[in-house]
Amino acid sequence: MSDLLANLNSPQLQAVTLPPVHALILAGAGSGKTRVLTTRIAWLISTNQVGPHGVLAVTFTNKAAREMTARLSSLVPINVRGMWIGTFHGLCNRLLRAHYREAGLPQTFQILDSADQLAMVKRLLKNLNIDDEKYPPRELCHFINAHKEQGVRAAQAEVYDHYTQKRVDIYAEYEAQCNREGVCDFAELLLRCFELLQRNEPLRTHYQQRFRHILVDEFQDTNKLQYAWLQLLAGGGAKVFAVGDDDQSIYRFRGAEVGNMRDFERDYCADNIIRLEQNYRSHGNILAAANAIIKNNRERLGKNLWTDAGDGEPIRAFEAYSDIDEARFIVDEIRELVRDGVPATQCAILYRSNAQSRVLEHELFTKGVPYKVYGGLRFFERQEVKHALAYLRLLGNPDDDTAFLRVVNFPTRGIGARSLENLQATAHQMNSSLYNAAASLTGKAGQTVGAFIRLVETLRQETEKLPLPEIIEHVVEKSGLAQHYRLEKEGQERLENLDELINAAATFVDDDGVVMANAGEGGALASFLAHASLESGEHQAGEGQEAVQLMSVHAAKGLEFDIVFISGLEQGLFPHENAVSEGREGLEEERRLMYVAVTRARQRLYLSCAQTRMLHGQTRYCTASSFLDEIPTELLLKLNKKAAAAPTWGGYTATASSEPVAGGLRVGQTVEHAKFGVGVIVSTEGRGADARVQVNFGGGAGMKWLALEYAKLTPV
Ligand SMILES: Nc1ncnc2c1ncn2[C@@H]1O[C@H](COP(=O)(O)OP(=O)(O)OP(=O)(O)O)[C@@H](O)[C@H]1O
Ligand SMILES: [Mg+2]
Repeated sequence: MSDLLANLNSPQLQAVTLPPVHALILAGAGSGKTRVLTTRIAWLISTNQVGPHGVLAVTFTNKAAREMTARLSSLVPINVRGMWIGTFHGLCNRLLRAHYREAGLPQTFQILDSADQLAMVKRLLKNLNIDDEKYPPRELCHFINAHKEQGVRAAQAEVYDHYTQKRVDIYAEYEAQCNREGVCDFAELLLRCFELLQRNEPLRTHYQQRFRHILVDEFQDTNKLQYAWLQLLAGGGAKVFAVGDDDQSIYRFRGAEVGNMRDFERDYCADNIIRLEQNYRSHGNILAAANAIIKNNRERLGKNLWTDAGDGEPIRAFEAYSDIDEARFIVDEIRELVRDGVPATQCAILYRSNAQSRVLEHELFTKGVPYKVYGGLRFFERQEVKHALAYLRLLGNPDDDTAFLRVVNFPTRGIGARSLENLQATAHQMNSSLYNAAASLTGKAGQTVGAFIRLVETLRQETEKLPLPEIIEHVVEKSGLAQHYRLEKEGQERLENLDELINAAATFVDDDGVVMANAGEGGALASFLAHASLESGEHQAGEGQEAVQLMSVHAAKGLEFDIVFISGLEQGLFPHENAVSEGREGLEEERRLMYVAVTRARQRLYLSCAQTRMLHGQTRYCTASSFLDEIPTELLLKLNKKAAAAPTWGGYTATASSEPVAGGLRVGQTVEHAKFGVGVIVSTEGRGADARVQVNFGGGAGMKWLALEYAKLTPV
């Protein structure tokens, strides 16, 4: 026990060993909040104040939940599997699975991810003959989710004009459709769980009595519904231990309310507010940069962070010519670090927007550096994996229209768009699922769709008694998916991913620690599918391998790495233009995000930006982020200060940093083109006959991508 409490400073010790009371730990990044929370669970259990059964802990990501569970099992000799530690979504999913009937859901209910949700909204608009330009589907998804996150159903939504009325009508249709199909979107998991507990007294009492201690990490980012959910569960006298940092509140756009911290003090009469001020994570220069950035925000509860770790290294800043050049720089640095003995897993590349990962991934892949992407296009979101999952979903629940439409004609079975439109109209009239409506189709459509239905029925019968991995293998083969990708020119990787899906199923263990692979029952499939929807990429190929970590700044919250690269520090990207257009509040949120990013680093921090960037199919010309100016220059080491003739930008001067592509040309080189005149190469792509260069010809011709083979550039 004394071991457990060793290495805690005095406010940390105080927090960990508080008697059973409500408490709020308000403290800055890296001050040990998560450590305190985990240690408190261990302390409560090892002093017999509560059993593992009586603890509910909410973390922010699945990765964090796993880390917490691992840490806990090293602290106390208990079986941590089966403990209720997870994200809000994960915990609600678990509760709904256990009580699906009471929640009005089919046993095998599926989870719609955001892409599925968007597809469903589009489909609804079409069925209802609503103009999707007037009612953009993405906005509708946002509208629906925002309402759910406030705990508001369509029937209770406030209507103040005709336009809103229409949107609320669509929301209502969407709810009805989800119920018909037996599917839940992410926000629904929470809302439905909340309503279930609210409505069902015996169930509520059961959980209220069960959970004696509720602990919440990253409390600053809870939204109104999550707050209410916690309050409901704590209603039977449980003690709530919340930890958070107002400076790291980065989910305002999803309805998170920092005000929850103030409400908490009021609602729980929490007299125990403990502040932690010593930072144990980062070296002094990194912390000084973080403090310098965040102090520009006005709306703060105010905290001071200090460290006794020493200044450490300066912060490295690099300005690249292009996104490709930036990626090359980052990957070269990482290769050198790894050569020097830094574990690849201790190197993280962070970006503001998931779209940035493509170029980075490409460079890592080309140079043979193993990497792992968290968030963004996750393993389970890849096309081929989603196709396979859709077949599996149909086995469990034929009414799942989203899954139906995904694979009814994939691989192609000669089912045309017209037939599907007919089918959708019929289903709409009959108020039934597409699967059920298929029986009433006639003619050719009836035949082709009928064959598909028979295929699904056969698959269901054939796999009924099989263990999970074999179900998947069978479905991948017999559905024609495998053959389809075998014939595809670049199908190899997709086939590998399908194999990986089977592997994932073979090693799949559910929340209660049951190895599901051999449980030949419908439950195994359903819980595997739920896992696939909630999982954020941890099962990518190469599990357990040393790999560079790639993720958005949002996904990095709560994590730490020895070496951190923050890429794309450009005006409009980070701070993001959408947020900036909202005025000061938007900018302050971006600044908190920057604060989160900077404080992930333990020893070394790299900040980089590019002069040009391809984003969403367009080349953007960028200026350096204003956040760079907020860092005192004495903390910075500018890595490309020395060069002479290259263009300057935001106080930086660039050098030619990369290897020649072809014909001895390299980034930074001045060249002449017969038509466009003299320019500077800003980035390159491809090799040999495919090599392309991007040249800045200045005011006249501007920026141009040229194929080297044809463009005939002469070095000058
Ligand atoms: N008293 C301590 N002595 C030594 N190391 C500590 C101490 N407290 C925390 N640490 C270490 O400092 C690092 C940061 O701790 P932790 O992740 O708990 O901080 P946090 O406040 O949760 O940060 P964030 O705000 O980023 O979530 C961890 O590596 C942790 O093990
Ligand atoms: Mg933390």
